[in-house]
Amino acid sequence: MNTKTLAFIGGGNMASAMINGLIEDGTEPSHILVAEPDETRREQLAARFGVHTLSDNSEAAHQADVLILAVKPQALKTVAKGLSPALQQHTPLCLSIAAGIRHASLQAWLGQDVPVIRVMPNTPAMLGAGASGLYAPGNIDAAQREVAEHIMRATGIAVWLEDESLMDALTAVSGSGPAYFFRFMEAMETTAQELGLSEKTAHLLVLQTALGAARMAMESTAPLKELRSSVTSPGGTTEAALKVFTEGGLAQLVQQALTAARDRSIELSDSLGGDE
Ligand SMILES: NC(=O)C1=CN([C@@H]2O[C@H](COP(=O)(O)OP(=O)(O)OC[C@H]3O[C@@H](n4cnc5c(N)ncnc54)[C@H](OP(=O)(O)O)[C@@H]3O)[C@@H](O)[C@H]2O)C=CC1
Ligand SMILES: O=C(O)[C@@H]1CCC=N1
Repeated sequence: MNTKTLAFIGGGNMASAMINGLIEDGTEPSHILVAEPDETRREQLAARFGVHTLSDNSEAAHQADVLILAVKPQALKTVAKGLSPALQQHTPLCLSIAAGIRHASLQAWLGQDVPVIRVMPNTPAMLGAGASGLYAPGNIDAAQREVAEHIMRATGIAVWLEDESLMDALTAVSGSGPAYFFRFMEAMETTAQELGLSEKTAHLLVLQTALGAARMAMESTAPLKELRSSVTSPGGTTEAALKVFTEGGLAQLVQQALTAARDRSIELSDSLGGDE
């Protein structure tokens, strides 16, 4: 259980997912602050989670042991530079969850003496089923790493990357990944209805099948290929479907899609980074 005061800067989708996961894991809502400019959103967050909300980012920083930067990458430079004076007076550990914003940029914007760790979570964090990547440079000590890892492990699994450039790949795989599975499930659901199943039945069957397949993959030591093979009877129905995927270039399409996400992360770094 987390006992530090965590302050989120930005109370949007990913912050809400993390807050939900942290509270489910036992973090007291009184240990969570959210700085968010939109009043309606502040009211929603307070009502849903019982967390303290405020509109002043610097005030949140003053009260924080750990500050989690959860605004869009496009807003981060202004937000980070705005926080910098407050961080010179009181210096919490800062975690940035923004896609593509490099550590050197964060360090320059927040202040050279501020401890900063990059984290890439994903939305299943809300259920404690998240997958997070973390990157910290050499000036971050073991105790600070432990704090960051402890927070992220409260929302799921956490892996450290030694090479910051791999954050772009990790973002493409697990950060964005839930959306790919939702898209695939959407397509299955639509087709199931076209093939005559009711909306409700199609939805239920697709979701339960996705859950069952993911659980089998998690709980089995067999490689994915073997699990696939165990469903695929020679000359049967699965083989007929998989043949269509192969002939349609599924593997290449997945490769292109993940590479596009990785490249977009690099583009964000190049276009939104910079040290001024
Ligand atoms: N969504 C996801 O699955 C994931 C997102 N991320 C990263 O998380 C970050 C947030 O993404 P997401 O939650 O999807 O985006 P959202 O737009 O849902 O959340 C961002 C929040 O920040 C608020 N905000 C805007 N300006 C400020 C400011 N000056 N000070 C404080 N808060 C501000 C926004 O308010 P308003 O709407 O009023 O502008 C909004 O509520 C991004 O950097 C993204 O790369 C990382 C992993 C996964
Ligand atoms: O789409 C995005 O840019 C963010 C980062 C990973 C998931 N959502």
